[in-house]
Amino acid sequence: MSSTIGGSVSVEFGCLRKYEVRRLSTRQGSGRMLSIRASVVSSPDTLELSKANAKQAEKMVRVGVLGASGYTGAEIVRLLANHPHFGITLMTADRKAGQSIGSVFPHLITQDLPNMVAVKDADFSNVDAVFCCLPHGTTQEIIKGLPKGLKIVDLSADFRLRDVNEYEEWYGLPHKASELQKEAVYGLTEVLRGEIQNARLVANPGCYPTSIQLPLIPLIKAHLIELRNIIIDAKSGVSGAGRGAKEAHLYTEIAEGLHSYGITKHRHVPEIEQGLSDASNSKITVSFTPHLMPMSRGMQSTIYVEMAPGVNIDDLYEHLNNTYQTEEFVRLLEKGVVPHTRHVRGSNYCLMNVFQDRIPGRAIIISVIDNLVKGASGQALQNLNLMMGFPEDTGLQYQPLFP
Ligand SMILES: NC(=O)C1=CN([C@@H]2O[C@H](COP(=O)(O)OP(=O)(O)OC[C@H]3O[C@@H](n4cnc5c(N)ncnc54)[C@H](OP(=O)(O)O)[C@@H]3O)[C@@H](O)[C@H]2O)C=CC1
Ligand SMILES: CC(=O)N[C@@H](CCC(=O)OP(=O)(O)O)C(=O)O
Repeated sequence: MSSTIGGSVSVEFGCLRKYEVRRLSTRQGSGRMLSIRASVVSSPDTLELSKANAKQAEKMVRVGVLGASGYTGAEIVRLLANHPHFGITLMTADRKAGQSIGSVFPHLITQDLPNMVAVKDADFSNVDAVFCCLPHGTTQEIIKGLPKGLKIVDLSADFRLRDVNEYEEWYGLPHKASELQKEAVYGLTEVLRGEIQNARLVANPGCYPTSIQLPLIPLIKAHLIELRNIIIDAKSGVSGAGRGAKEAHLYTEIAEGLHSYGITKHRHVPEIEQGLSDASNSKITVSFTPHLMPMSRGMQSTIYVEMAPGVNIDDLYEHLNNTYQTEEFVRLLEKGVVPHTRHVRGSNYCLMNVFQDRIPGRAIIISVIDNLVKGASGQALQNLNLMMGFPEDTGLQYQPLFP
Protein backbone atom coordinates (compact mmCIF):
# COMPACT_ATOMS: atom_id res chain seq x y z
CA MET A 1 0.00 0.00 0.00
CA SER A 2 2.74 2.46 0.86
CA SER A 3 6.49 2.56 0.76
CA THR A 4 9.01 5.12 1.91
CA ILE A 5 12.32 5.50 0.09
CA GLY A 6 14.42 8.45 1.15
CA GLY A 7 12.12 11.42 1.12
CA SER A 8 9.38 9.96 -1.07
CA VAL A 9 6.23 8.05 -0.25
CA SER A 10 4.30 6.21 -2.93
CA VAL A 11 0.75 5.21 -2.27
CA GLU A 12 -1.57 3.09 -4.37
CA PHE A 13 -5.31 3.14 -3.94
CA GLY A 14 -7.42 0.28 -5.28
CA CYS A 15 -5.50 -1.08 -8.26
CA LEU A 16 -4.73 1.45 -10.93
CA ARG A 17 -3.77 4.86 -9.78
CA LYS A 18 -0.45 5.59 -8.21
CA TYR A 19 0.27 8.78 -6.33
CA GLU A 20 3.78 9.75 -5.54
CA VAL A 21 4.32 12.31 -2.86
CA ARG A 22 7.86 13.57 -2.83
CA ARG A 23 9.28 15.83 -0.21
CA LEU A 24 12.24 17.84 -1.39
CA SER A 25 14.16 18.84 1.63
CA THR A 26 16.15 22.06 1.42
CA ARG A 27 16.92 22.47 5.09
CA GLN A 28 19.92 24.66 4.39
CA GLY A 29 17.40 27.41 4.04
CA SER A 30 14.08 26.87 5.74
CA GLY A 31 12.04 25.81 2.70
CA ARG A 32 10.70 22.46 1.67
CA MET A 33 8.65 21.59 -1.35
CA LEU A 34 6.03 18.97 -1.83
CA SER A 35 5.31 17.58 -5.26
CA ILE A 36 2.46 15.19 -5.96
CA ARG A 37 2.43 13.18 -9.15
CA ALA A 38 -0.35 10.89 -10.29
CA SER A 39 0.14 8.21 -12.94
CA VAL A 40 -1.63 5.11 -14.23
CA VAL A 41 0.13 1.87 -13.33
CA SER A 42 -0.13 -0.73 -16.09
CA SER A 43 2.72 -3.28 -16.30
CA PRO A 44 1.93 -6.96 -15.35
CA ASP A 45 4.17 -6.69 -12.31
CA THR A 46 2.46 -3.62 -11.05
CA LEU A 47 -0.96 -5.17 -11.72
CA GLU A 48 0.01 -8.04 -9.39
CA LEU A 49 1.20 -5.49 -6.91
CA SER A 50 -2.05 -3.62 -7.28
CA LYS A 51 -4.05 -6.75 -6.44
CA ALA A 52 -1.99 -7.09 -3.28
CA ASN A 53 -2.61 -3.44 -2.57
CA ALA A 54 -6.34 -3.85 -3.05
CA LYS A 55 -6.22 -6.63 -0.44
CA GLN A 56 -4.26 -4.41 1.86
CA ALA A 57 -6.75 -1.59 1.30
CA GLU A 58 -9.46 -3.89 2.62
CA LYS A 59 -7.41 -3.92 5.80
CA MET A 60 -7.74 -0.18 6.20
CA VAL A 61 -7.33 0.71 9.87
CA ARG A 62 -10.85 1.15 11.29
CA VAL A 63 -10.89 4.11 13.63
CA GLY A 64 -13.31 5.14 16.36
CA VAL A 65 -13.52 8.75 17.51
CA LEU A 66 -14.93 8.93 21.03
CA GLY A 67 -16.19 12.44 21.66
CA ALA A 68 -16.56 13.36 17.97
CA SER A 69 -18.97 16.17 18.85
CA GLY A 70 -16.26 18.09 20.72
CA TYR A 71 -13.53 20.35 19.36
CA THR A 72 -10.67 17.84 19.39
CA GLY A 73 -12.92 15.05 18.07
CA ALA A 74 -14.05 17.24 15.17
CA GLU A 75 -10.43 18.13 14.47
CA ILE A 76 -9.56 14.42 14.26
CA VAL A 77 -12.41 13.95 11.78
CA ARG A 78 -11.12 16.90 9.70
CA LEU A 79 -7.54 15.54 9.68
CA LEU A 80 -8.60 11.99 8.84
CA ALA A 81 -10.33 13.19 5.66
CA ASN A 82 -6.80 13.37 4.24
CA HIS A 83 -5.57 10.01 5.52
CA PRO A 84 -4.99 7.17 3.04
CA HIS A 85 -5.02 4.32 5.60
CA PHE A 86 -7.42 5.28 8.36
CA GLY A 87 -11.20 5.17 7.93
CA ILE A 88 -13.72 6.19 10.60
CA THR A 89 -16.18 3.43 11.46
CA LEU A 90 -17.47 4.68 14.83
CA MET A 91 -18.13 8.08 16.39
CA THR A 92 -19.57 8.77 19.81
CA ALA A 93 -21.16 11.75 21.52
CA ASP A 94 -22.95 12.37 24.79
CA ARG A 95 -25.65 15.07 24.58
CA LYS A 96 -25.44 14.94 20.79
CA ALA A 97 -25.71 11.16 20.46
CA GLY A 98 -27.93 10.21 17.51
CA GLN A 99 -26.94 13.22 15.44
CA SER A 100 -24.89 13.31 12.24
CA ILE A 101 -21.49 14.99 12.18
CA GLY A 102 -22.73 17.43 9.51
CA SER A 103 -25.57 18.62 11.72
CA VAL A 104 -23.23 19.31 14.65
CA PHE A 105 -20.31 20.58 12.55
CA PRO A 106 -21.50 21.84 9.15
CA HIS A 107 -17.86 22.26 8.03
CA LEU A 108 -17.65 18.43 8.05
CA ILE A 109 -20.86 17.88 6.01
CA THR A 110 -18.88 16.58 3.00
CA GLN A 111 -17.80 13.50 4.90
CA ASP A 112 -19.85 10.38 4.59
CA LEU A 113 -19.73 9.06 8.14
CA PRO A 114 -21.94 7.07 10.51
CA ASN A 115 -24.11 8.99 12.96
CA MET A 116 -22.69 9.52 16.43
CA VAL A 117 -23.87 7.11 19.13
CA ALA A 118 -23.63 7.10 22.92
CA VAL A 119 -20.55 5.25 24.22
CA LYS A 120 -22.78 2.69 25.94
CA ASP A 121 -24.33 1.79 22.55
CA ALA A 122 -21.04 1.73 20.65
CA ASP A 123 -20.09 -1.44 18.76
CA PHE A 124 -16.32 -1.86 18.90
CA SER A 125 -16.30 -5.05 16.82
CA ASN A 126 -15.42 -3.07 13.70
CA VAL A 127 -12.80 -0.82 15.29
CA ASP A 128 -9.01 -1.33 15.43
CA ALA A 129 -7.99 1.93 17.11
CA VAL A 130 -9.65 4.79 18.97
CA PHE A 131 -8.97 8.43 19.58
CA CYS A 132 -10.45 9.20 22.96
CA CYS A 133 -11.49 12.87 22.98
CA LEU A 134 -13.45 12.88 26.23
CA PRO A 135 -13.27 14.96 29.42
CA HIS A 136 -10.74 13.77 31.99
CA GLY A 137 -12.27 11.65 34.72
CA THR A 138 -14.85 10.15 32.34
CA THR A 139 -12.08 8.85 30.16
CA GLN A 140 -10.56 6.39 32.66
CA GLU A 141 -13.88 4.65 33.20
CA ILE A 142 -14.56 4.38 29.48
CA ILE A 143 -11.08 3.21 28.47
CA LYS A 144 -11.17 0.56 31.20
CA GLY A 145 -14.18 -1.00 29.50
CA LEU A 146 -12.78 -1.06 25.95
CA PRO A 147 -11.80 -4.35 24.22
CA LYS A 148 -8.21 -5.28 25.09
CA GLY A 149 -6.93 -5.48 21.51
CA LEU A 150 -7.69 -1.84 20.64
CA LYS A 151 -4.92 0.71 20.15
CA ILE A 152 -5.84 3.85 22.07
CA VAL A 153 -4.66 7.43 21.87
CA ASP A 154 -6.19 9.30 24.79
CA LEU A 155 -6.30 13.08 24.41
CA SER A 156 -7.43 13.69 27.97
CA ALA A 157 -5.10 14.14 30.93
CA ASP A 158 -6.12 10.85 32.57
CA PHE A 159 -3.01 8.81 31.79
CA ARG A 160 -0.34 11.51 31.53
CA LEU A 161 0.89 11.53 35.13
CA ARG A 162 2.76 8.38 36.12
CA ASP A 163 1.98 8.93 39.80
CA VAL A 164 -1.73 8.38 40.38
CA ASN A 165 -1.51 10.16 43.75
CA GLU A 166 -0.25 13.22 41.96
CA TYR A 167 -3.21 12.88 39.58
CA GLU A 168 -5.58 12.86 42.52
CA GLU A 169 -3.88 15.87 44.07
CA TRP A 170 -4.05 18.05 40.93
CA TYR A 171 -7.29 16.81 39.38
CA GLY A 172 -9.22 16.38 42.60
CA LEU A 173 -10.34 12.87 41.61
CA PRO A 174 -9.08 9.44 42.63
CA HIS A 175 -7.58 7.58 39.67
CA LYS A 176 -9.90 4.74 38.69
CA ALA A 177 -7.61 2.82 36.34
CA SER A 178 -4.21 2.69 37.99
CA GLU A 179 -3.38 -0.67 36.36
CA LEU A 180 -3.83 0.85 32.91
CA GLN A 181 -1.79 3.86 33.93
CA LYS A 182 1.25 1.57 34.22
CA GLU A 183 1.16 0.65 30.55
CA ALA A 184 0.45 4.17 29.23
CA VAL A 185 3.21 5.86 27.23
CA TYR A 186 3.42 9.65 27.22
CA GLY A 187 2.88 10.80 23.63
CA LEU A 188 5.31 13.66 23.09
CA THR A 189 6.20 12.30 19.68
CA GLU A 190 9.56 13.90 18.95
CA VAL A 191 10.90 12.89 22.37
CA LEU A 192 9.42 9.42 22.92
CA ARG A 193 8.75 8.02 19.47
CA GLY A 194 10.57 4.71 20.18
CA GLU A 195 8.22 3.89 23.07
CA ILE A 196 5.15 5.21 21.26
CA GLN A 197 5.73 2.84 18.33
CA ASN A 198 5.29 -0.16 20.60
CA ALA A 199 2.54 1.21 22.81
CA ARG A 200 -1.08 0.12 23.04
CA LEU A 201 -2.20 3.10 25.11
CA VAL A 202 -0.74 6.54 24.47
CA ALA A 203 -1.46 9.51 26.73
CA ASN A 204 -1.40 12.44 24.35
CA PRO A 205 0.22 15.49 26.00
CA GLY A 206 -1.67 18.62 27.00
CA CYS A 207 -1.40 21.63 24.71
CA TYR A 208 0.61 23.85 27.09
CA PRO A 209 3.03 21.02 28.00
CA THR A 210 3.64 20.30 24.29
CA SER A 211 4.58 23.89 23.46
CA ILE A 212 6.81 24.10 26.57
CA GLN A 213 8.59 20.75 26.56
CA LEU A 214 9.56 20.76 22.88
CA PRO A 215 12.06 23.62 23.30
CA LEU A 216 13.09 22.92 26.91
CA ILE A 217 13.79 19.17 26.88
CA PRO A 218 16.70 19.29 24.38
CA LEU A 219 18.25 22.28 26.17
CA ILE A 220 17.99 20.56 29.55
CA LYS A 221 19.37 17.26 28.23
CA ALA A 222 22.38 19.12 26.81
CA HIS A 223 22.96 21.02 30.11
CA LEU A 224 22.70 24.34 28.29
CA ILE A 225 20.31 25.96 30.75
CA GLU A 226 20.06 26.18 34.52
CA LEU A 227 17.39 23.99 36.09
CA ARG A 228 16.24 26.75 38.47
CA ASN A 229 14.16 29.85 37.78
CA ILE A 230 12.36 28.62 34.66
CA ILE A 231 9.47 31.03 34.11
CA ILE A 232 6.72 30.25 31.61
CA ASP A 233 4.15 32.77 30.47
CA ALA A 234 1.69 31.01 28.17
CA LYS A 235 -1.37 32.09 26.20
CA SER A 236 -4.13 30.01 24.66
CA GLY A 237 -7.05 30.45 22.31
CA VAL A 238 -10.47 29.71 23.81
CA SER A 239 -11.00 26.40 21.96
CA GLY A 240 -8.46 25.01 24.46
CA ALA A 241 -11.31 24.97 26.97
CA GLY A 242 -13.53 22.70 24.84
CA ARG A 243 -16.98 23.26 23.36
CA GLY A 244 -19.06 22.86 26.50
CA ALA A 245 -20.83 26.09 27.44
CA LYS A 246 -19.26 27.90 30.40
CA GLU A 247 -19.93 31.42 31.66
CA ALA A 248 -16.20 32.19 31.81
CA HIS A 249 -15.93 31.50 28.07
CA LEU A 250 -18.78 33.70 26.85
CA TYR A 251 -17.83 36.16 24.10
CA THR A 252 -18.42 39.00 26.54
CA GLU A 253 -15.96 37.54 29.03
CA ILE A 254 -13.21 36.93 26.46
CA ALA A 255 -13.39 39.55 23.71
CA GLU A 256 -11.29 42.74 23.84
CA GLY A 257 -9.33 41.58 26.85
CA LEU A 258 -6.84 39.14 28.24
CA HIS A 259 -6.62 37.44 31.61
CA SER A 260 -4.50 34.95 33.47
CA TYR A 261 -6.00 31.93 35.21
CA GLY A 262 -4.92 28.91 37.24
CA ILE A 263 -2.12 31.00 38.78
CA THR A 264 0.25 28.64 40.69
CA LYS A 265 -2.21 25.74 40.48
CA HIS A 266 -2.90 24.95 36.83
CA ARG A 267 -3.16 21.18 36.31
CA HIS A 268 -0.52 21.22 33.58
CA VAL A 269 2.19 22.09 36.15
CA PRO A 270 2.84 18.48 37.25
CA GLU A 271 2.81 17.30 33.63
CA ILE A 272 5.40 19.90 32.61
CA GLU A 273 7.54 19.19 35.68
CA GLN A 274 7.36 15.42 35.09
CA GLY A 275 8.70 15.79 31.53
CA LEU A 276 11.44 18.27 32.43
CA SER A 277 12.50 16.26 35.48
CA ASP A 278 12.78 13.11 33.34
CA ALA A 279 15.03 15.04 30.95
CA SER A 280 17.34 16.18 33.76
CA ASN A 281 17.14 13.14 36.09
CA SER A 282 16.41 15.57 38.92
CA LYS A 283 13.35 17.34 40.27
CA ILE A 284 12.59 20.51 38.32
CA THR A 285 9.96 23.03 39.36
CA VAL A 286 8.68 25.84 37.16
CA SER A 287 6.64 29.03 37.47
CA PHE A 288 3.80 28.68 34.96
CA THR A 289 0.99 31.14 34.32
CA PRO A 290 -1.52 30.52 31.52
CA HIS A 291 -3.64 33.25 29.93
CA LEU A 292 -6.80 33.21 27.86
CA MET A 293 -6.60 35.16 24.61
CA PRO A 294 -9.48 36.50 22.53
CA MET A 295 -8.78 34.11 19.63
CA SER A 296 -10.37 30.79 18.75
CA ARG A 297 -7.20 28.70 18.32
CA GLY A 298 -3.48 29.07 18.84
CA MET A 299 -1.02 29.01 21.71
CA GLN A 300 2.20 30.81 22.57
CA SER A 301 4.58 29.96 25.38
CA THR A 302 7.18 32.58 26.26
CA ILE A 303 9.82 30.96 28.43
CA TYR A 304 12.49 32.80 30.43
CA VAL A 305 15.60 30.78 31.33
CA GLU A 306 19.11 31.27 32.70
CA MET A 307 21.85 29.94 30.47
CA ALA A 308 24.44 27.65 32.05
CA PRO A 309 27.86 29.21 32.81
CA GLY A 310 29.87 29.72 29.62
CA VAL A 311 26.85 29.17 27.35
CA ASN A 312 25.61 31.87 24.99
CA ILE A 313 22.52 32.35 22.87
CA ASP A 314 24.21 30.94 19.75
CA ASP A 315 24.81 27.68 21.63
CA LEU A 316 21.08 27.43 22.40
CA TYR A 317 20.20 28.24 18.80
CA GLU A 318 22.67 25.74 17.32
CA HIS A 319 21.56 22.97 19.64
CA LEU A 320 17.86 23.39 18.89
CA ASN A 321 18.69 23.67 15.21
CA ASN A 322 20.63 20.40 15.27
CA THR A 323 18.00 18.63 17.38
CA TYR A 324 15.13 19.51 15.09
CA GLN A 325 17.04 19.52 11.77
CA THR A 326 15.42 16.29 10.66
CA GLU A 327 12.00 16.79 12.23
CA GLU A 328 9.03 17.51 10.01
CA PHE A 329 6.84 19.19 12.59
CA VAL A 330 9.18 21.12 14.87
CA ARG A 331 11.07 24.03 13.32
CA LEU A 332 13.45 26.63 14.62
CA LEU A 333 12.96 29.89 12.70
CA GLU A 334 15.84 31.83 11.24
CA LYS A 335 17.75 33.94 13.78
CA GLY A 336 15.78 36.97 14.92
CA VAL A 337 12.47 35.88 13.35
CA VAL A 338 9.56 35.90 15.80
CA PRO A 339 7.07 32.99 15.69
CA HIS A 340 3.40 34.06 15.70
CA THR A 341 0.43 31.82 16.45
CA ARG A 342 -0.85 32.77 12.98
CA HIS A 343 2.14 30.94 11.45
CA VAL A 344 0.89 27.53 12.63
CA ARG A 345 -2.89 27.90 12.45
CA GLY A 346 -4.59 24.68 11.30
CA SER A 347 -1.26 22.82 11.03
CA ASN A 348 0.72 20.32 13.08
CA TYR A 349 3.81 22.53 13.31
CA CYS A 350 5.55 23.84 16.39
CA LEU A 351 7.65 26.90 15.51
CA MET A 352 10.17 28.28 17.95
CA ASN A 353 13.05 30.68 18.37
CA VAL A 354 15.49 31.86 21.05
CA PHE A 355 16.46 35.43 21.90
CA GLN A 356 19.16 36.97 24.08
CA ASP A 357 17.57 38.88 26.98
CA ARG A 358 18.95 42.34 27.75
CA ILE A 359 19.92 40.91 31.14
CA PRO A 360 23.22 39.07 30.57
CA GLY A 361 23.02 35.29 30.95
CA ARG A 362 19.28 35.09 30.37
CA ALA A 363 17.43 33.86 27.27
CA ILE A 364 13.86 34.13 26.07
CA ILE A 365 12.33 31.22 24.16
CA ILE A 366 9.16 31.59 22.12
CA SER A 367 7.23 28.51 21.02
CA VAL A 368 3.92 28.48 19.14
CA ILE A 369 1.49 25.70 18.21
CA ASP A 370 -2.14 25.33 17.21
CA ASN A 371 -3.65 23.97 20.44
CA LEU A 372 -6.12 21.81 18.51
CA VAL A 373 -3.53 20.31 16.14
CA LYS A 374 0.02 19.85 17.52
CA GLY A 375 -1.50 20.52 20.96
CA ALA A 376 -4.14 17.79 20.58
CA SER A 377 -5.54 16.02 17.49
CA GLY A 378 -2.56 16.43 15.14
CA GLN A 379 -0.09 15.01 17.63
CA ALA A 380 -2.64 12.26 18.40
CA LEU A 381 -2.71 11.32 14.71
CA GLN A 382 1.10 11.50 14.52
CA ASN A 383 1.15 8.99 17.40
CA LEU A 384 -1.43 6.61 15.94
CA ASN A 385 0.48 6.62 12.65
CA LEU A 386 3.54 5.42 14.56
CA MET A 387 1.58 2.84 16.55
CA MET A 388 0.13 1.40 13.33
CA GLY A 389 3.47 1.40 11.49
CA PHE A 390 2.83 4.25 9.04
CA PRO A 391 5.09 7.25 8.38
CA GLU A 392 4.22 9.64 11.19
CA ASP A 393 3.33 12.55 8.92
CA THR A 394 0.69 10.55 7.01
CA GLY A 395 -2.45 12.68 6.61
CA LEU A 396 -0.82 15.60 8.40
CA GLN A 397 0.58 17.57 5.49
CA TYR A 398 -1.63 20.58 6.15
CA GLN A 399 0.12 23.87 5.61
CA PRO A 400 -0.77 26.64 8.06
CA LEU A 401 -3.72 28.83 7.16
CA PHE A 402 -2.32 32.37 6.92
CA PRO A 403 -3.14 35.14 7.70
N1 LIG B 1 -9.38 21.67 23.32
C1 LIG B 1 -8.06 21.55 23.35
O1 LIG B 1 -7.29 22.39 22.81
C2 LIG B 1 -7.44 20.37 24.01
C3 LIG B 1 -8.18 19.43 24.70
N2 LIG B 1 -7.59 18.35 25.27
C4 LIG B 1 -8.35 17.34 26.00
O2 LIG B 1 -9.08 16.54 25.07
C5 LIG B 1 -10.32 16.13 25.63
C6 LIG B 1 -11.45 16.62 24.73
O3 LIG B 1 -11.38 18.03 24.67
P1 LIG B 1 -12.37 18.91 23.79
O4 LIG B 1 -12.61 18.24 22.50
O5 LIG B 1 -11.81 20.28 23.80
O6 LIG B 1 -13.69 18.84 24.67
P2 LIG B 1 -15.20 19.18 24.27
O7 LIG B 1 -15.87 19.62 25.51
O8 LIG B 1 -15.23 20.07 23.08
O9 LIG B 1 -15.79 17.74 23.86
C7 LIG B 1 -16.01 16.70 24.79
C8 LIG B 1 -16.60 15.50 24.09
O10 LIG B 1 -16.86 14.47 25.05
C9 LIG B 1 -18.26 14.14 25.05
N3 LIG B 1 -18.65 13.87 26.44
C10 LIG B 1 -18.77 14.80 27.45
N4 LIG B 1 -19.10 14.16 28.60
C11 LIG B 1 -19.19 12.85 28.31
C12 LIG B 1 -19.52 11.69 29.08
N5 LIG B 1 -19.82 11.76 30.39
N6 LIG B 1 -19.53 10.48 28.46
C13 LIG B 1 -19.23 10.38 27.15
N7 LIG B 1 -18.92 11.44 26.36
C14 LIG B 1 -18.89 12.65 26.95
C15 LIG B 1 -18.95 15.35 24.47
O11 LIG B 1 -20.21 14.95 23.91
P3 LIG B 1 -21.44 16.02 23.68
O12 LIG B 1 -20.85 17.19 22.94
O13 LIG B 1 -22.41 15.25 22.85
O14 LIG B 1 -21.94 16.38 25.02
C16 LIG B 1 -17.94 15.77 23.40
O15 LIG B 1 -18.03 14.93 22.28
C17 LIG B 1 -10.39 16.73 27.04
O16 LIG B 1 -9.95 15.79 27.97
C18 LIG B 1 -9.42 17.91 26.94
O17 LIG B 1 -8.91 18.25 28.18
C19 LIG B 1 -6.25 18.14 25.10
C20 LIG B 1 -5.46 19.04 24.45
C21 LIG B 1 -6.00 20.27 23.90
C1 LIG C 1 -7.88 27.57 27.37
C2 LIG C 1 -8.04 26.41 28.30
O1 LIG C 1 -8.93 26.40 29.14
N1 LIG C 1 -7.19 25.41 28.15
C3 LIG C 1 -7.22 24.22 28.96
C4 LIG C 1 -6.11 23.30 28.57
C5 LIG C 1 -6.32 22.53 27.32
C6 LIG C 1 -5.58 21.22 27.33
O2 LIG C 1 -4.52 20.93 26.84
O3 LIG C 1 -6.14 20.41 28.12
P1 LIG C 1 -6.02 19.04 28.80
O4 LIG C 1 -4.90 19.00 29.72
O5 LIG C 1 -7.28 18.91 29.51
O6 LIG C 1 -5.92 18.04 27.76
C7 LIG C 1 -7.06 24.53 30.44
O7 LIG C 1 -6.38 25.49 30.78
O8 LIG C 1 -7.51 23.73 31.24
